[in-house]
Amino acid sequence: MRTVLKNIGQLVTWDENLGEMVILENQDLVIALDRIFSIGLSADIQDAREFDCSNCVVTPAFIDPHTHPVFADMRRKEFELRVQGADYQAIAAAGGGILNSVRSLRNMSEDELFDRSLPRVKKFLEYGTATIEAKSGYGLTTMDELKSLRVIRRLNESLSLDLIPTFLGAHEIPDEYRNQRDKYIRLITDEMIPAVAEENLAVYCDVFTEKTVFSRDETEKIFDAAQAYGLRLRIHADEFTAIGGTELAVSRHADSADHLMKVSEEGIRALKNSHTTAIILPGTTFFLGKCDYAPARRLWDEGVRVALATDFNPGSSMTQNLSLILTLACVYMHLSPLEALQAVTWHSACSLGLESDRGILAPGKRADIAIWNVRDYRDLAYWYGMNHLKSLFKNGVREEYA
Ligand SMILES: N=CN[C@@H](CCC(=O)O)C(=O)O
Ligand SMILES: [Zn+2]
Repeated sequence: MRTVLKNIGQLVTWDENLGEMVILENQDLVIALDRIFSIGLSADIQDAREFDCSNCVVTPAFIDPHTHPVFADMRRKEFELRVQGADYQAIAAAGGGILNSVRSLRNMSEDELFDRSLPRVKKFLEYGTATIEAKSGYGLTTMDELKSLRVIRRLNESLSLDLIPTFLGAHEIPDEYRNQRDKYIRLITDEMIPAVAEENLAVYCDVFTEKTVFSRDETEKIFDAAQAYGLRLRIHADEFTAIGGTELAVSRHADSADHLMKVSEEGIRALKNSHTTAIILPGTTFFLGKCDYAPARRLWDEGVRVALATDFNPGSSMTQNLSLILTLACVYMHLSPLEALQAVTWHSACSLGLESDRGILAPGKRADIAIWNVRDYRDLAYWYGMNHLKSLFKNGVREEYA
């Protein structure tokens, strides 16, 4: 049986043929199985399930291209310290931060980690997101990284949400290798990556390339191994210091360079006309109480493909709400509401190699569709801090809990 989304007030999507975002009014969208069948003014279809969308905005379901959803415990204490003035990197240098999450995850069984992560990732669906990229990176031993990636696989199998898995063994140097960095890098290249590939547990390999974490040269070594084992590349680049992570991403044909709060002129130049999407995380800048938002407006104007993500994680961005990220991108980075929507649909699909399948509302595309309880698409950013989701269709099926 087909489903018809009737009388859509505003349908907002990237139009591949026109090469621009379009806002269509008073349309019907027909779903057949897990695909969009047609968009237009449909004649009445016999035996179709109808869903009234008058006075609603309909968009492609959101795609969140940067998340860290598999962790054991919250880090509320660090949040409290930060609001009293402690610095995020100082907390990390004192053994907190990522290493705090590493300690708690190592003490948790795979089953318990799965049980903790499940309600967290369900929340993405409740906020209109149907696909997320999901990183490991709080294990930092072969066993604990595999455990995290197996949890991501089980979450993917248990929910309609699609999780695209990323191996992030290079998220931090664990305590036991603090004085033997080379040894840890060899563990990643010679043991972790082959094991991840053997079980086919990840699509991507990511590295936190930062002055206090992994250098450019170390990142290159990890990328060499990742590519040899068929993993595609993403990178945490130029978040706190510009050490050339963005340029490296482009030269290695990475699908994304993420953060970019401190991206250099060379980095911006490299991104232009490149394959690499700039993934901007304004929620992180906001939540860390910083003011140096990444230059998303400039990047966009220079012709760089800009996507937006929550960076959901227990330390630097504790939210699954991409609508809030739209607001931050508009207010602090001066993207227009329409550009911001393009960034969490079409551009994020491109950053994950999913552009032929989703991120757009057009016949033949996957029926991942968000229906919002607002009359104007701008309200998704303007009427902020809210969850305006009315319904989510994932693979053509209406989610029960949305
Ligand atoms: N910057 C590095 N990694 C995460 C933070 C992880 C954490 O604090 O737990 C990020 O993307 O913000
Ligand atoms: Zn991250």
